[in-house]
Amino acid sequence: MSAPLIEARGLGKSYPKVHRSSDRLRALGRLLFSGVDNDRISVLRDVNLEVCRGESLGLIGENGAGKSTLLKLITGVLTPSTGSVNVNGEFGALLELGAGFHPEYSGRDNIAMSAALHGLEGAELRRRLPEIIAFADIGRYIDEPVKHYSSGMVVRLGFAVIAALKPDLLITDEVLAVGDESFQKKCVQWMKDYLAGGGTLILVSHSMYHVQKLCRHACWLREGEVAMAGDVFDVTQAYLAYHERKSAPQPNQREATRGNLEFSVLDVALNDVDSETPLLLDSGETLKVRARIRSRDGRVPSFAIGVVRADGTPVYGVSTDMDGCVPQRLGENEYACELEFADLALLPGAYSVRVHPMDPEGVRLFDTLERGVVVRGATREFGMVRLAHRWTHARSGGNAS
Ligand SMILES: Nc1ncnc2c1ncn2[C@@H]1O[C@H](COP(=O)(O)OP(=O)(O)OP(=O)(O)O)[C@@H](O)[C@H]1O
Repeated sequence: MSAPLIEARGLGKSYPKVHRSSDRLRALGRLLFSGVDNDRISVLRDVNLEVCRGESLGLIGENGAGKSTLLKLITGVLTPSTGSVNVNGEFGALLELGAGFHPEYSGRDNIAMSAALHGLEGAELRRRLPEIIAFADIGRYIDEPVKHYSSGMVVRLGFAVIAALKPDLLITDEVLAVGDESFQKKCVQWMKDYLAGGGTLILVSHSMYHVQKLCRHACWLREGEVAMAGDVFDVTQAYLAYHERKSAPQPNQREATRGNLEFSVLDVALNDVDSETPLLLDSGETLKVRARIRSRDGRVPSFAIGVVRADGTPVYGVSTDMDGCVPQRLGENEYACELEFADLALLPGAYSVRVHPMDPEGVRLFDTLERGVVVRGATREFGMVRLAHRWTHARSGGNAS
Protein backbone atom coordinates (compact mmCIF):
# COMPACT_ATOMS: atom_id res chain seq x y z
CA MET A 1 0.00 0.00 0.00
CA SER A 2 1.32 3.50 -0.84
CA ALA A 3 2.22 5.91 1.97
CA PRO A 4 -0.48 8.41 2.99
CA LEU A 5 -0.23 11.78 1.28
CA ILE A 6 -0.45 13.48 4.67
CA GLU A 7 0.60 11.91 7.94
CA ALA A 8 0.37 13.84 11.21
CA ARG A 9 1.50 12.25 14.46
CA GLY A 10 0.93 13.83 17.87
CA LEU A 11 0.82 17.22 16.17
CA GLY A 12 0.54 20.26 18.42
CA LYS A 13 1.02 24.00 18.34
CA SER A 14 1.44 26.42 21.22
CA TYR A 15 2.22 30.10 21.49
CA PRO A 16 3.75 32.15 24.31
CA LYS A 17 1.11 33.63 26.57
CA VAL A 18 1.25 37.34 25.89
CA HIS A 19 -1.19 39.78 27.43
CA ARG A 20 0.85 42.96 27.96
CA SER A 21 4.16 44.23 26.65
CA SER A 22 5.77 43.43 30.06
CA ASP A 23 4.78 39.75 29.45
CA ARG A 24 6.66 39.86 26.18
CA LEU A 25 9.79 41.06 27.96
CA ARG A 26 9.38 38.38 30.63
CA ALA A 27 8.92 35.68 27.98
CA LEU A 28 12.01 36.91 26.15
CA GLY A 29 13.96 36.88 29.45
CA ARG A 30 12.91 33.29 30.19
CA LEU A 31 13.87 32.24 26.69
CA LEU A 32 17.28 33.97 26.86
CA PHE A 33 18.26 32.77 30.32
CA SER A 34 16.77 29.29 30.52
CA GLY A 35 16.34 28.49 26.82
CA VAL A 36 12.70 27.47 27.43
CA ASP A 37 9.46 29.30 27.84
CA ASN A 38 6.92 27.23 29.75
CA ASP A 39 4.29 29.91 29.91
CA ARG A 40 2.55 28.96 26.67
CA ILE A 41 -0.97 28.57 25.43
CA SER A 42 -1.68 25.44 23.45
CA VAL A 43 -4.00 25.91 20.46
CA LEU A 44 -3.66 22.43 18.92
CA ARG A 45 -2.96 19.19 20.80
CA ASP A 46 -2.11 15.64 19.84
CA VAL A 47 -3.63 15.58 16.36
CA ASN A 48 -3.18 12.26 14.53
CA LEU A 49 -4.32 12.35 10.95
CA GLU A 50 -3.81 10.38 7.76
CA VAL A 51 -5.05 11.49 4.37
CA CYS A 52 -4.55 9.07 1.49
CA ARG A 53 -4.42 9.83 -2.20
CA GLY A 54 -7.93 10.35 -3.64
CA GLU A 55 -9.45 11.08 -0.24
CA SER A 56 -11.56 14.13 0.58
CA LEU A 57 -11.51 15.37 4.16
CA GLY A 58 -13.67 18.14 5.61
CA LEU A 59 -12.19 19.94 8.59
CA ILE A 60 -14.92 21.40 10.78
CA GLY A 61 -15.17 23.14 14.13
CA GLU A 62 -16.13 26.37 15.81
CA ASN A 63 -14.25 29.65 15.44
CA GLY A 64 -10.86 29.34 17.08
CA ALA A 65 -10.96 25.53 17.19
CA GLY A 66 -7.60 25.27 15.41
CA LYS A 67 -8.59 24.44 11.82
CA SER A 68 -6.46 27.12 10.12
CA THR A 69 -3.58 26.34 12.46
CA LEU A 70 -3.72 22.69 11.37
CA LEU A 71 -3.75 23.68 7.69
CA LYS A 72 -0.79 26.00 8.23
CA LEU A 73 1.14 23.18 9.92
CA ILE A 74 0.35 20.86 7.00
CA THR A 75 1.43 23.44 4.43
CA GLY A 76 4.57 24.35 6.37
CA VAL A 77 3.52 27.97 7.00
CA LEU A 78 3.86 27.14 10.73
CA THR A 79 6.25 24.73 12.42
CA PRO A 80 4.87 22.24 14.98
CA SER A 81 5.58 22.72 18.69
CA THR A 82 5.10 18.98 19.23
CA GLY A 83 4.79 15.96 16.96
CA SER A 84 5.31 15.90 13.23
CA VAL A 85 3.54 16.21 9.90
CA ASN A 86 4.68 14.87 6.53
CA VAL A 87 3.26 15.71 3.13
CA ASN A 88 4.31 13.29 0.38
CA GLY A 89 3.31 15.18 -2.74
CA GLU A 90 2.73 18.46 -4.55
CA PHE A 91 0.04 20.60 -3.01
CA GLY A 92 -1.82 23.76 -3.81
CA ALA A 93 -3.22 25.76 -0.94
CA LEU A 94 -5.76 28.55 -0.70
CA LEU A 95 -5.24 29.76 2.82
CA GLU A 96 -5.39 33.40 3.74
CA LEU A 97 -7.13 35.74 1.36
CA GLY A 98 -4.66 37.18 -1.06
CA ALA A 99 -1.64 35.54 0.57
CA GLY A 100 0.93 35.22 -2.18
CA PHE A 101 -0.54 37.99 -4.33
CA HIS A 102 1.30 41.26 -4.84
CA PRO A 103 -1.18 44.09 -4.17
CA GLU A 104 0.45 46.57 -6.56
CA TYR A 105 0.45 44.20 -9.56
CA SER A 106 -2.51 43.42 -11.78
CA GLY A 107 -4.46 40.19 -11.61
CA ARG A 108 -2.91 39.12 -14.91
CA ASP A 109 0.64 39.69 -13.58
CA ASN A 110 -0.20 37.91 -10.33
CA ILE A 111 -1.49 34.89 -12.27
CA ALA A 112 1.82 34.76 -14.14
CA MET A 113 3.84 35.04 -10.90
CA SER A 114 1.83 32.43 -8.97
CA ALA A 115 1.79 30.01 -11.89
CA ALA A 116 5.56 30.41 -12.39
CA LEU A 117 6.13 29.53 -8.72
CA HIS A 118 4.49 26.20 -9.50
CA GLY A 119 6.44 25.65 -12.72
CA LEU A 120 3.79 26.85 -15.18
CA GLU A 121 5.42 29.48 -17.44
CA GLY A 122 6.44 30.43 -20.95
CA ALA A 123 4.45 29.09 -23.90
CA GLU A 124 2.45 26.72 -21.66
CA LEU A 125 1.33 29.62 -19.46
CA ARG A 126 0.41 31.72 -22.54
CA ARG A 127 -1.68 28.82 -23.80
CA ARG A 128 -3.47 28.36 -20.47
CA LEU A 129 -3.88 32.06 -19.57
CA PRO A 130 -7.26 32.61 -21.32
CA GLU A 131 -8.70 29.60 -19.49
CA ILE A 132 -7.44 30.89 -16.11
CA ILE A 133 -8.81 34.39 -16.77
CA ALA A 134 -12.15 32.91 -17.87
CA PHE A 135 -12.36 30.85 -14.66
CA ALA A 136 -11.66 33.94 -12.49
CA ASP A 137 -14.32 35.82 -14.47
CA ILE A 138 -13.61 39.26 -12.99
CA GLY A 139 -13.97 41.24 -16.21
CA ARG A 140 -11.84 44.34 -16.67
CA TYR A 141 -10.46 44.02 -13.13
CA ILE A 142 -7.98 41.44 -14.44
CA ASP A 143 -5.78 44.40 -15.51
CA GLU A 144 -6.30 46.44 -12.30
CA PRO A 145 -3.96 46.19 -9.28
CA VAL A 146 -5.06 43.46 -6.84
CA LYS A 147 -5.25 46.06 -4.05
CA HIS A 148 -8.44 47.34 -5.73
CA TYR A 149 -10.11 43.90 -5.60
CA SER A 150 -12.99 42.87 -3.37
CA SER A 151 -12.33 39.81 -1.19
CA GLY A 152 -14.49 37.75 -3.55
CA MET A 153 -12.36 38.77 -6.54
CA VAL A 154 -9.16 37.80 -4.73
CA VAL A 155 -10.56 34.34 -4.05
CA ARG A 156 -11.70 34.01 -7.67
CA LEU A 157 -8.20 34.80 -8.85
CA GLY A 158 -6.58 32.42 -6.34
CA PHE A 159 -8.95 29.60 -7.19
CA ALA A 160 -8.49 30.10 -10.93
CA VAL A 161 -4.71 29.67 -10.59
CA ILE A 162 -5.06 26.56 -8.39
CA ALA A 163 -7.64 25.08 -10.77
CA ALA A 164 -5.21 25.44 -13.67
CA LEU A 165 -2.37 23.83 -11.70
CA LYS A 166 -4.42 20.77 -10.64
CA PRO A 167 -2.17 19.84 -7.69
CA ASP A 168 -2.01 16.32 -6.14
CA LEU A 169 -3.52 17.79 -3.04
CA LEU A 170 -5.75 20.84 -2.70
CA ILE A 171 -6.00 22.54 0.67
CA THR A 172 -8.62 25.26 1.01
CA ASP A 173 -9.67 27.38 3.95
CA GLU A 174 -13.21 28.77 3.71
CA VAL A 175 -12.90 29.82 0.06
CA LEU A 176 -16.48 28.92 -0.71
CA ALA A 177 -17.79 31.33 1.91
CA VAL A 178 -16.31 34.34 0.13
CA GLY A 179 -17.41 33.93 -3.48
CA ASP A 180 -20.94 34.65 -4.69
CA GLU A 181 -23.40 31.87 -5.44
CA SER A 182 -22.48 31.31 -9.08
CA PHE A 183 -18.78 31.22 -8.27
CA GLN A 184 -19.47 28.80 -5.40
CA LYS A 185 -21.28 26.52 -7.84
CA LYS A 186 -18.38 26.71 -10.27
CA CYS A 187 -15.86 25.88 -7.51
CA VAL A 188 -17.97 23.01 -6.17
CA GLN A 189 -18.27 21.56 -9.68
CA TRP A 190 -14.55 21.97 -10.25
CA MET A 191 -13.76 20.23 -6.94
CA LYS A 192 -16.14 17.37 -7.78
CA ASP A 193 -14.42 16.86 -11.17
CA TYR A 194 -11.01 17.17 -9.49
CA LEU A 195 -11.96 14.46 -6.96
CA ALA A 196 -13.46 12.25 -9.66
CA GLY A 197 -10.13 12.54 -11.48
CA GLY A 198 -8.25 11.21 -8.43
CA GLY A 199 -7.44 14.52 -6.67
CA THR A 200 -7.10 14.80 -2.89
CA LEU A 201 -8.89 17.52 -0.96
CA ILE A 202 -8.78 19.04 2.49
CA LEU A 203 -11.59 21.53 2.87
CA VAL A 204 -12.15 23.79 5.85
CA SER A 205 -15.70 25.01 5.90
CA HIS A 206 -18.46 26.14 8.23
CA SER A 207 -20.99 24.97 5.64
CA MET A 208 -21.99 21.40 6.45
CA TYR A 209 -23.80 21.43 3.11
CA HIS A 210 -20.52 21.87 1.22
CA VAL A 211 -18.64 19.45 3.48
CA GLN A 212 -21.26 16.74 2.95
CA LYS A 213 -21.35 17.43 -0.77
CA LEU A 214 -17.61 17.29 -1.33
CA CYS A 215 -16.05 15.15 1.39
CA ARG A 216 -16.20 11.46 2.25
CA HIS A 217 -14.56 11.93 5.63
CA ALA A 218 -14.59 14.68 8.21
CA CYS A 219 -12.56 15.65 11.23
CA TRP A 220 -14.15 17.80 13.94
CA LEU A 221 -11.75 19.94 15.93
CA ARG A 222 -12.92 21.23 19.30
CA GLU A 223 -10.73 23.53 21.38
CA GLY A 224 -7.60 22.31 19.64
CA GLU A 225 -8.32 18.59 19.85
CA VAL A 226 -9.91 16.07 17.52
CA ALA A 227 -13.43 15.60 18.91
CA MET A 228 -14.46 13.09 16.25
CA ALA A 229 -13.18 11.79 12.92
CA GLY A 230 -14.69 9.40 10.39
CA ASP A 231 -17.51 9.17 7.88
CA VAL A 232 -18.62 12.65 6.80
CA PHE A 233 -22.30 12.13 7.69
CA ASP A 234 -21.57 10.73 11.15
CA VAL A 235 -19.21 13.58 12.01
CA THR A 236 -21.24 16.47 10.56
CA GLN A 237 -24.44 15.20 12.15
CA ALA A 238 -22.75 14.90 15.54
CA TYR A 239 -21.38 18.42 15.09
CA LEU A 240 -24.80 19.84 14.16
CA ALA A 241 -26.38 18.02 17.12
CA TYR A 242 -23.72 19.55 19.40
CA HIS A 243 -24.66 23.01 18.14
CA GLU A 244 -28.31 22.21 18.53
CA ARG A 245 -27.78 21.25 22.18
CA LYS A 246 -25.59 24.28 22.73
CA SER A 247 -28.05 26.75 21.28
CA ALA A 248 -31.25 25.08 22.48
CA PRO A 249 -32.94 27.58 24.77
CA GLN A 250 -34.03 26.42 28.22
CA PRO A 251 -37.79 25.77 28.24
CA ASN A 252 -38.55 29.07 29.95
CA GLN A 253 -36.27 30.97 27.53
CA ARG A 254 -37.83 29.31 24.53
CA GLU A 255 -40.90 31.53 24.30
CA ALA A 256 -38.76 34.65 24.47
CA THR A 257 -36.34 33.61 21.70
CA ARG A 258 -38.69 31.75 19.39
CA GLY A 259 -40.04 34.87 17.70
CA ASN A 260 -36.52 35.79 16.50
CA LEU A 261 -35.83 32.46 14.85
CA GLU A 262 -35.96 32.10 11.08
CA PHE A 263 -38.12 29.02 11.60
CA SER A 264 -39.98 28.02 14.76
CA VAL A 265 -42.35 25.24 15.73
CA LEU A 266 -45.83 26.55 16.57
CA ASP A 267 -47.36 23.31 17.84
CA VAL A 268 -47.11 19.55 17.74
CA ALA A 269 -50.04 17.17 18.16
CA LEU A 270 -49.69 13.43 18.65
CA ASN A 271 -52.74 11.48 17.47
CA ASP A 272 -54.56 14.84 17.26
CA VAL A 273 -53.81 15.81 20.87
CA ASP A 274 -51.51 18.76 21.62
CA SER A 275 -50.65 18.28 25.25
CA GLU A 276 -47.65 18.29 27.55
CA THR A 277 -49.01 15.09 29.12
CA PRO A 278 -47.39 12.08 27.41
CA LEU A 279 -49.58 10.16 24.98
CA LEU A 280 -50.28 6.57 26.03
CA LEU A 281 -50.05 4.06 23.21
CA ASP A 282 -49.77 0.30 22.75
CA SER A 283 -46.90 -1.16 20.80
CA GLY A 284 -48.14 -1.82 17.24
CA GLU A 285 -50.67 1.04 17.22
CA THR A 286 -50.46 4.03 14.87
CA LEU A 287 -48.68 7.21 15.93
CA LYS A 288 -49.57 10.35 13.99
CA VAL A 289 -47.42 13.46 14.40
CA ARG A 290 -48.88 16.72 13.15
CA ALA A 291 -46.80 19.91 13.39
CA ARG A 292 -47.04 23.54 12.33
CA ILE A 293 -43.99 25.68 11.64
CA ARG A 294 -43.70 29.43 11.32
CA SER A 295 -41.30 30.68 8.64
CA ARG A 296 -40.19 34.26 9.34
CA ASP A 297 -39.54 35.14 5.70
CA GLY A 298 -42.02 32.71 4.15
CA ARG A 299 -39.40 30.25 2.80
CA VAL A 300 -40.59 26.65 2.84
CA PRO A 301 -38.94 24.84 5.77
CA SER A 302 -38.07 21.18 5.86
CA PHE A 303 -39.70 19.36 8.81
CA ALA A 304 -37.38 17.05 10.74
CA ILE A 305 -39.10 14.63 13.08
CA GLY A 306 -37.23 12.38 15.45
CA VAL A 307 -38.00 9.88 18.16
CA VAL A 308 -35.67 9.64 21.15
CA ARG A 309 -35.77 7.44 24.23
CA ALA A 310 -36.44 9.28 27.50
CA ASP A 311 -32.66 9.42 28.19
CA GLY A 312 -32.10 11.19 24.85
CA THR A 313 -30.80 8.18 22.88
CA PRO A 314 -31.89 8.69 19.26
CA VAL A 315 -34.18 6.00 17.90
CA TYR A 316 -35.15 7.31 14.50
CA GLY A 317 -35.19 10.57 12.57
CA VAL A 318 -36.41 11.62 9.16
CA SER A 319 -37.19 14.84 7.33
CA THR A 320 -39.50 15.97 4.55
CA ASP A 321 -36.36 16.97 2.63
CA MET A 322 -34.91 13.43 2.85
CA ASP A 323 -38.15 11.89 1.62
CA GLY A 324 -38.70 14.51 -1.10
CA CYS A 325 -41.99 15.71 0.47
CA VAL A 326 -43.17 19.31 0.39
CA PRO A 327 -44.89 20.64 3.53
CA GLN A 328 -48.42 21.97 3.24
CA ARG A 329 -48.69 25.78 3.05
CA LEU A 330 -51.29 27.15 5.48
CA GLY A 331 -50.57 30.86 5.07
CA GLU A 332 -47.80 33.23 4.01
CA ASN A 333 -45.62 32.29 6.98
CA GLU A 334 -47.08 29.02 8.13
CA TYR A 335 -46.53 25.42 7.06
CA ALA A 336 -47.76 22.09 8.33
CA CYS A 337 -47.04 18.44 7.86
CA GLU A 338 -48.26 15.15 9.16
CA LEU A 339 -46.20 12.00 9.59
CA GLU A 340 -47.71 8.65 10.35
CA PHE A 341 -45.93 5.68 11.92
CA ALA A 342 -48.28 2.75 11.30
CA ASP A 343 -47.63 -0.45 13.31
CA LEU A 344 -45.36 1.41 15.69
CA ALA A 345 -42.26 -0.72 16.20
CA LEU A 346 -41.28 0.95 19.50
CA LEU A 347 -40.92 -1.44 22.41
CA PRO A 348 -42.58 -0.53 25.73
CA GLY A 349 -40.95 2.47 27.40
CA ALA A 350 -40.92 6.26 27.58
CA TYR A 351 -40.00 8.23 24.46
CA SER A 352 -40.16 11.76 23.10
CA VAL A 353 -41.11 12.92 19.65
CA ARG A 354 -39.09 15.96 18.62
CA VAL A 355 -40.01 18.30 15.80
CA HIS A 356 -37.46 20.70 14.33
CA PRO A 357 -37.70 23.09 11.41
CA MET A 358 -34.73 22.98 9.04
CA ASP A 359 -33.74 25.45 6.35
CA PRO A 360 -34.96 24.61 2.83
CA GLU A 361 -31.56 23.01 2.08
CA GLY A 362 -32.18 20.54 4.92
CA VAL A 363 -28.87 21.40 6.62
CA ARG A 364 -29.46 23.66 9.67
CA LEU A 365 -31.81 22.88 12.52
CA PHE A 366 -33.56 25.79 14.20
CA ASP A 367 -36.07 25.09 16.94
CA THR A 368 -37.22 22.06 18.92
CA LEU A 369 -40.63 21.17 20.29
CA GLU A 370 -40.98 17.91 22.13
CA ARG A 371 -43.97 15.75 23.09
CA GLY A 372 -43.85 12.61 25.25
CA VAL A 373 -45.09 9.14 24.33
CA VAL A 374 -45.37 6.17 26.67
CA VAL A 375 -45.57 2.86 24.85
CA ARG A 376 -47.23 0.01 26.74
CA GLY A 377 -47.13 -3.68 25.98
CA ALA A 378 -46.45 -7.07 27.49
CA THR A 379 -43.27 -8.43 26.02
CA ARG A 380 -39.94 -9.65 27.27
CA GLU A 381 -38.08 -8.36 24.22
CA PHE A 382 -35.53 -5.72 25.08
CA GLY A 383 -34.14 -2.67 23.32
CA MET A 384 -36.02 0.21 21.73
CA VAL A 385 -37.57 -1.18 18.56
CA ARG A 386 -38.89 -4.49 17.38
CA LEU A 387 -36.88 -5.71 14.41
CA ALA A 388 -38.63 -8.06 12.01
CA HIS A 389 -37.14 -11.48 12.65
CA ARG A 390 -37.58 -15.23 12.45
CA TRP A 391 -35.64 -18.13 13.98
CA THR A 392 -34.31 -20.18 11.13
CA HIS A 393 -32.70 -23.11 12.94
CA ALA A 394 -35.50 -23.95 15.42
CA ARG A 395 -38.65 -25.96 14.81
CA SER A 396 -41.89 -24.22 15.77
CA GLY A 397 -43.98 -25.54 18.65
CA GLY A 398 -41.40 -24.65 21.33
CA ASN A 399 -41.79 -22.09 24.08
CA ALA A 400 -41.29 -18.87 22.06
CA SER A 401 -43.23 -15.92 23.44
N1 LIG B 1 0.02 33.79 16.35
C1 LIG B 1 -0.82 33.42 17.29
N2 LIG B 1 -0.54 33.67 18.59
C2 LIG B 1 -1.37 33.27 19.59
N3 LIG B 1 -2.54 32.61 19.38
C3 LIG B 1 -2.88 32.35 18.10
C4 LIG B 1 -2.04 32.72 17.00
N4 LIG B 1 -2.66 32.31 15.87
C5 LIG B 1 -3.81 31.69 16.24
N5 LIG B 1 -3.95 31.72 17.59
C6 LIG B 1 -5.06 31.15 18.36
O1 LIG B 1 -5.18 29.79 18.01
C7 LIG B 1 -6.54 29.37 18.11
C8 LIG B 1 -6.91 28.62 16.86
O2 LIG B 1 -6.97 29.53 15.78
P1 LIG B 1 -7.34 29.08 14.29
O3 LIG B 1 -7.23 30.29 13.41
O4 LIG B 1 -6.56 27.89 13.92
O5 LIG B 1 -8.87 28.67 14.47
P2 LIG B 1 -9.94 28.27 13.35
O6 LIG B 1 -10.53 26.98 13.80
O7 LIG B 1 -9.32 28.30 12.00
O8 LIG B 1 -11.01 29.40 13.52
P3 LIG B 1 -11.98 30.16 12.43
O9 LIG B 1 -13.12 29.22 12.16
O10 LIG B 1 -12.42 31.35 13.21
O11 LIG B 1 -11.15 30.48 11.24
C9 LIG B 1 -7.36 30.62 18.36
O12 LIG B 1 -7.70 30.68 19.73
C10 LIG B 1 -6.42 31.75 18.01
O13 LIG B 1 -6.67 32.88 18.79
